[in-house]
Amino acid sequence: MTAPGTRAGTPAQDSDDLDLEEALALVREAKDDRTDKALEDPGQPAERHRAIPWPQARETAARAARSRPRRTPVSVPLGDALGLVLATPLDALTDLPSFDTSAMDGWAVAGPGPWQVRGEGILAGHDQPEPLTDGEAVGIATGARIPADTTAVLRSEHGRSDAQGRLHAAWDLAHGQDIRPRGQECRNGDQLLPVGTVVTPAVLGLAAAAGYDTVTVVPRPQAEVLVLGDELLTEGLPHDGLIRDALGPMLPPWVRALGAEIVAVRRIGDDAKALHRAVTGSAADLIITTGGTAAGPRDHVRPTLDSIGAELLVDGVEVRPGHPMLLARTKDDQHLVGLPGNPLAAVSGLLTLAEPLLRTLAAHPAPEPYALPLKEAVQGHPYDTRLIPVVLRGDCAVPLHYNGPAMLRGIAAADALAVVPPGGARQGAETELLDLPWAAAGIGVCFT
Ligand SMILES: Nc1nc2c(c(=O)[nH]1)N[C@H]1C(S)=C(S)[C@@H](COP(=O)(O)OP(=O)(O)OC[C@H]3O[C@@H](n4cnc5c(N)ncnc54)[C@H](O)[C@@H]3O)O[C@H]1N2
Ligand code: MOO
Repeated sequence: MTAPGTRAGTPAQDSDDLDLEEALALVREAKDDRTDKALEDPGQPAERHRAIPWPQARETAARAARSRPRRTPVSVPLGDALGLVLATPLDALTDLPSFDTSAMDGWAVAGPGPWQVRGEGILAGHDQPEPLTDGEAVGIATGARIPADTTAVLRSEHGRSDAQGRLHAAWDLAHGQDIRPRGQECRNGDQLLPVGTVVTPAVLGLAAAAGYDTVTVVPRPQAEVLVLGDELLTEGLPHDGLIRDALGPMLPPWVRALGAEIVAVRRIGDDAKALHRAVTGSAADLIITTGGTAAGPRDHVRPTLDSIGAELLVDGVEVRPGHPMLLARTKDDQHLVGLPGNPLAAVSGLLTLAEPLLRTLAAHPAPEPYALPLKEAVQGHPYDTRLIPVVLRGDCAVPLHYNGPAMLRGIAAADALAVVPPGGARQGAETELLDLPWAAAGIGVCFT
């Protein structure tokens, strides 16, 4: 799965490989942090002090979604329900099967053979056939209704006709053989699936079989993406200090894969007033901003949240990349996740804050945590968690290069992100993994 040139698991060799630069940056930052912490430097950005550990940030995001007013369940056509969660139990609206059914192509027979075969056979979808009399057989298709007084179905490959046209069985038939009796799978009113079940393709099939045209589900959360930055181009090559917007194309499908509907993607530039208007005018459950989270002259996200009286729930996270990420409650029923502008830092923010929030809003169960041994050691940050793109090979996670905050080359080839705890992880260490939504399910499955 590794793209050519990504060099999973090979040691850094080229001068253009920035892992070394990254590592040095981590050491430098760690030293600075230690100094700052020891001296309680009043000049240190306050954000560092407010940053919370990565696991706590994820829990805070999930809790934030739980504490908002309950979202009213909605009834949606089956075709729109994939990936949503049942808000009422799926109770059978009919017996299944709803009539005694032939499980095989062959003959419905009554009593012991040989049998006299009735002229016209019975096909699936036909009305109730005439009852059989003892010693009589009738041709029958798989799925067709069983005539009254049938004792068994004889498969076509097990019957033969004699010179008089009578039907014989190759061996004894058990009573009821190859008949699916009405209600074998469920009776009308039986609970088939409980509240909280995720609607999969199989659930859609079951719901249809059980008589449903619509299902009652937790509504899909609505998200709006605001892309900040005057330096961003939407087409062509970078030029004159301008760069291509990588997040505008990346975030909407990723957010959809996390179970939300994207109601708008707006390009705001570095315009504080436009950001204010966009945030106050949005009715989405979740606003996601990109860029502008740091403390630069054009970083408008925190000042804007301040000006509208939003409550900052997460104000920096002890994670690399992505530490300036934030989560705010903008209204009773609305949150805002501020993703850093560096593209891999934005992915980190998406998975740290937006994923648990959207998952909880959608009532999706938390994925079972899982871990694999690392194929190679990963240098850690002394205090912060690191998220490192990896490919999964056999029973190992192979760390990828090009994992700097501004780079997407590693994540674009990755199957998962490894959660490297503060201090790092040695070769072979069992390391928690965050799956990427398309790695397991396939791109067509998750982006419907
Ligand atoms: N003095 C400090 N400066 C910075 C700190 C810090 O602690 N002190 N943190 C750095 C870290 S870490 C990050 S991450 C970034 C976060 O920056 P912002 O969220 O304010 O984002 P911007 O400044 O707008 O952009 C950062 C970087 O990313 C590029 N960018 C932005 N949007 C996009 C996009 N849609 N597609 C592609 N690239 C994008 C932007 O051009 C910048 O290069 O702050 C550091 N600074
Ligand atoms: O290190 Mo920043 O949070 O990721 O670019």
